[in-house]
Amino acid sequence: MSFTRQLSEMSASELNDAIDDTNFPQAHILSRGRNNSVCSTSSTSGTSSLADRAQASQPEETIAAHPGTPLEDIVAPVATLAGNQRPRLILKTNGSTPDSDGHEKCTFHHDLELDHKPPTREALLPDMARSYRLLLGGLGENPDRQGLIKTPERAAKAMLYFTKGYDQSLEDVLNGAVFDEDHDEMVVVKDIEMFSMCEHHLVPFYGKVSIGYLPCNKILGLSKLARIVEIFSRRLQVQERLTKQIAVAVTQAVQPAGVAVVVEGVHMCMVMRGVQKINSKTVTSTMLGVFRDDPKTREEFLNLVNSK
Ligand SMILES: Nc1nc2c(ncn2[C@@H]2O[C@H](COP(=O)(O)OP(=O)(O)OP(=O)(O)O)[C@@H](O)[C@H]2O)c(=O)[nH]1
Ligand SMILES: [Zn+2]
Repeated sequence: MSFTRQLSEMSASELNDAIDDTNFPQAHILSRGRNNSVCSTSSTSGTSSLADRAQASQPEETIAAHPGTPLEDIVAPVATLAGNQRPRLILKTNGSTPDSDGHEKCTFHHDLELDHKPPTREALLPDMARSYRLLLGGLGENPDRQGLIKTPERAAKAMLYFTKGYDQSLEDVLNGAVFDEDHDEMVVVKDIEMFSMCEHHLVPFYGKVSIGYLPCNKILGLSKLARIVEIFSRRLQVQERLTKQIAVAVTQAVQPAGVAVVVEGVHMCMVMRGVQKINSKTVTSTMLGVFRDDPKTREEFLNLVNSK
């Protein structure tokens, strides 16, 4: 199945229903990483061999191991490729169609319709600025005092920037940087900075993302992993959904044997207000394919993520 065909076959409502917050499988609790983004590749010697991984990720076992878990409604391993022992993960579709206008009901929905590209949001600036002006009034401020005259427009532009991921589609961001390559060892890009907006309080959460995948004869331009993080972090989010969306997008881009994503976030809604736990960190992970089914592969990824 070609990449373009997969995009056109995806149903946003199907994906969103299957990967919603209530159905999300248990997140793994992990130890802390570090500050700067580092790209690593790893060989399998001494840890999980190619044969081990292939054995651990037979299609039947993968499906049977997690009956009813929603991510398997979305990604599934397909038959072994010629000359490659590892089943490749793809996004599943059931042929259902999107809404008649091709979009969900809300204007900028947060689902997994990865190719969704709304009409220009610049047109929303005047309405947003008017809302911020009302907000200033609501705070008891005088929106016409000198320092605040341009604030509604500035704030509207800033909010548009914080949510610019709604304007990006996976296909545009990838820009064709998917390369045929006979490489079947783990690729990890770690400590990718992330800034997002908590959808419950409209305040930031920020942190870092580590992504690993096991290629099946296709590799992704390295910067594209960081760009995928941008698409989904620059939206109103919860950290759990952000983690899943990144994993699903990487799956869609290169149909690897597995994808692993770990996100470590600091939520300002828990720091500046509310429980005010200034040192708390939230760690979420999504493990797909061989990373979910083979403890050695998962361990190899976590060792790379946690190494200096
Ligand atoms: N699971 C999850 N929860 C989040 C995220 N960001 C914020 N929240 C939580 O959303 C919840 C909203 O709870 P409410 O009780 O409705 O709101 P609240 O009164 O402001 O809650 P407090 O933050 O406890 O003061 C809080 O528990 C937040 O910590 C996230 O990314 N994931
Ligand atoms: Zn919040």
